[in-house]
Amino acid sequence: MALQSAALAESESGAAADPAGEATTSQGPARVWLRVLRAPLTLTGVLITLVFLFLAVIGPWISPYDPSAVSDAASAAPSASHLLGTTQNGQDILSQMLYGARASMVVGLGAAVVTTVLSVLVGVTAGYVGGLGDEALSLLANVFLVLPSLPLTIILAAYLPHSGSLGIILVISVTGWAWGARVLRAQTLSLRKRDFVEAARATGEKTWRIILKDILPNQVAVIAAAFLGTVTGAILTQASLAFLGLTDVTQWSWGTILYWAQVSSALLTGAWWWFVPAGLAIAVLGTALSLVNFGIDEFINPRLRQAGIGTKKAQRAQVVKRRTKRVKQRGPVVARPAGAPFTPDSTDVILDVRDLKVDYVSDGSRTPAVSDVSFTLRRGEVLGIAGESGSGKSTLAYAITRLHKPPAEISQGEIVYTKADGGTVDVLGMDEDELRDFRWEELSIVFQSAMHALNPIMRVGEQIEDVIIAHRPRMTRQERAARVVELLGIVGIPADRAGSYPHELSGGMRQRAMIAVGLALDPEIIVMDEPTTALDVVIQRQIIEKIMELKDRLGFSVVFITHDLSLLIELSDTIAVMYGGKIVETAAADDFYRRPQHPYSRGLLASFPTLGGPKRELTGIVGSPPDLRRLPSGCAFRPRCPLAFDACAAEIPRLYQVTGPDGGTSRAACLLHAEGAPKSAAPNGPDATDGPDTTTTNELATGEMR
Ligand SMILES: Nc1ncnc2c1ncn2[C@@H]1O[C@H](COP(=O)(O)OP(=O)(O)OP(=O)(O)O)[C@@H](O)[C@H]1O
Repeated sequence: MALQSAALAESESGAAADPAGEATTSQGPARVWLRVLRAPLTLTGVLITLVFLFLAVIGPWISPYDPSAVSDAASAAPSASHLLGTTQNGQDILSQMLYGARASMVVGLGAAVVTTVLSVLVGVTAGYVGGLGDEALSLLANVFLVLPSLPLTIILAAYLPHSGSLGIILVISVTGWAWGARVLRAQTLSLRKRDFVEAARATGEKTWRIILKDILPNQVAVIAAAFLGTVTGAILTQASLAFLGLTDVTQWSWGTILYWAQVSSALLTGAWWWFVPAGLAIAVLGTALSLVNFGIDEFINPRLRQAGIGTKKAQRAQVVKRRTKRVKQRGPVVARPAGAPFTPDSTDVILDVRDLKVDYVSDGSRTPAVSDVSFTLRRGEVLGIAGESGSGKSTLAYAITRLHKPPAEISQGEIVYTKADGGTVDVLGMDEDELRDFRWEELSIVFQSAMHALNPIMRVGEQIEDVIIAHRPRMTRQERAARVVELLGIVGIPADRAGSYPHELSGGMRQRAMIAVGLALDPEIIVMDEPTTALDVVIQRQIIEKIMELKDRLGFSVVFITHDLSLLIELSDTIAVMYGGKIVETAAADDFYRRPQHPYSRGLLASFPTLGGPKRELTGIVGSPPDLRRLPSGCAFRPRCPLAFDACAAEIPRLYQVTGPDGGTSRAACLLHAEGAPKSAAPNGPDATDGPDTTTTNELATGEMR
């Protein structure tokens, strides 16, 4: 299932995963920190770290005693006069802890700063400059990596016993920078090939600006993780060296406290108060820094934050409100024979979507990406979904396949799938196992980015077989191999290509291979979200023709999304037009083309060249799609609509049924079709065969309104 999960992950993101997640650099630093701190665990980590930092700063001033001063109260357990007890010589352990906090923090932070600076300088420079510079710096890092760091640390520390904190910082930094440098080099190598870095280079930006603005912000999570990890590591290393007597044991640190406890046999004499506080301080500070680290990581990489939600919680988050699960047997339905042409009067509904609402929920606000969407898909039908970018088409596709991920949330609606035997299934009520069977067996998905979803190190045939193994475990190896050959043949890939790796195939072949994966289990529905956008028009047409030929042969239904309206009209039986998250018009493709009933549909059609007939001017639609978070009152299309009138600001139009002169019916969400609409502005069409007329006439000539 490597392929499937890769395909899903890819489709979710719509892009290859970032090496370091997506740095959310567009937000102000104050907001960034507020969001980081909002996570309770991160906040706990930050608070604990701040307490330790505060104690490190003020420790020597609030220390009740001189930490080295001896007294008569030898080996005293914690009491009111010595809150953490005393050592064998009567020294106050609380005072030693407070002085030690400063020394340990100085070593931790100092080593982290020096190590991180060295790692960033070497790693980013090597990765970005490449060539000889990279080779020299990589060699240097590799030499330091193969040096055994523990003995080296011990030897260096032994030679610098009285150099104090600075010596320890140098020892830790010299032995620890190479790992970070290697990771950052690899990240930089990957980032420098990314389009946004190439674009910055093409615009002539200076190298140092590209590194500071484009490379480093995308590595913040890695750098932060390395920094905080080094703080903890340095405090532990310092404690270990001190414990072994390899540092100046007269300088108070948590490590020297442990050293003196050990040489005085505190463990044997039961003087637990001598070593427990220092050990606890190191453990608690390490945990706190790790919590901060996780918080930064999750914030910097929003995908990680979503992935961090447990499966059950994620499921709850994805479908927050659904009706009672409904699985009822409708009585036997005579399955539509494969290859039988779809007829517009068909009532054999396979997918029934009712009042679907999908919101993106973030920072307490909701973006209603899909609102009150209802449609039916019939067996063998091709439903084309049209609309400008941002109108909610992909969100709808993800929601009906239940592939949407937080922050997307289905807050209302019902999706009912009717099986070939007539039984109906509530798609929103399915659990993970049911979904797993539903997807690919009943409904498969081909997304825009699917052609990048093939695993580069697996042969294409193996990847198709993977899906079969997961869903048909009883199939023998020979049966699977035969099925792979059959599938490749169906999509027009020669059988001997089963042994090819994805990079050995053209883009069109890779996309066909993904379609073969989609067909592997004979699904009843295929959802295609811009499946050929990345391909040139010739290959695009070949693939689309293949899909349509297969549809006619195998009898599946298709939900097809593309920006290419001409293609959509040509291929679809029915068109649904989305605007501002709603369906604003549905009609048979031919009716839609000849008599668009919504002013938006007319605008869309006027933006495309006609399929035939005389040349005409492409007018397009003025203005931009609405911000879904701040939709205008009434009809969302009103600000751009040349036919808007007063009532459009007050009422959100429902879908009105409109019957054309030849009896064809459309449904349009426009008040011009409501009773009492002004006759001065009518969205009529010419009912001509030469494509839509974009002019406005003064009569509602297109059909009667109901
Ligand atoms: N992860 C997200 N978080 C918040 N809002 C999102 C997210 N993904 C999409 N949106 C918003 O949801 C709306 C619908 O987006 P969607 O991708 O479904 O539109 P679309 O019609 O498929 O666009 P396109 O044709 O460009 O793919 C847009 O306003 C978009 O900004």
